[in-house]
Amino acid sequence: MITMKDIVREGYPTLTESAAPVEMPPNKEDQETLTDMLTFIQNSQDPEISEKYELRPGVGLAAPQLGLSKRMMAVHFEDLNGNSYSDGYYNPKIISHSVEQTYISTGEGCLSVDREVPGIVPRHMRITIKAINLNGEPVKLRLKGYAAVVFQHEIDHLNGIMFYDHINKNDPFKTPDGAKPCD
Ligand SMILES: O=CN(O)CCNC(=O)c1cccc(Cl)c1Cl
Ligand code: NI
Repeated sequence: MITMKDIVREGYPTLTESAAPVEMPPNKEDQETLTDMLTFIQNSQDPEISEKYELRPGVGLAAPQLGLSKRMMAVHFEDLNGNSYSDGYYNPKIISHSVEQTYISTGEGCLSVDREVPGIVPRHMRITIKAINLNGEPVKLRLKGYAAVVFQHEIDHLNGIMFYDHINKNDPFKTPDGAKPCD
């Protein structure tokens, strides 16, 4: 079972390097890891389990946060329109995105960052992603708003990018022209 001790923090090399594609079809070990990642996120949102194991809540997790430089991520959340997402993904790739941007009005957080980093994180409003899901099926996802933001946060981890890398250094709360909050 993954707990907070398994999550690497700022300064750990996998958080700032580009992760390697996962060999397809996935081997047993990678399948177990991705399944454990999804379970961790679900556990982190469960009042009893998260309290018992002192888990910080999250809506996604990327393998580099476990010190594994592999292009694997998992998400578990419901967006503000009631669409729920709960799956693991191998080798996700953003194949197109909108010019229009969005952001979460309260900013973003990260289990690999043990501090608050205030500021607006501009993201693409819409993205289209191709990936292989936990069951080994090729999927194409068209995401908008909050769901698009979460997936971009995770895919950034696979490219060694942290959410705060997107925050405007001169004016952290500057909203990008024309961008609307997704929450
Ligand atoms: O990489 C994943 N994490 O670090 C898990 C903890 N962060 C979150 O759940 C989180 C919080 C706010 C906004 C976004 Cl977009 C995300 Cl993803
Ligand atoms: Ni993160």
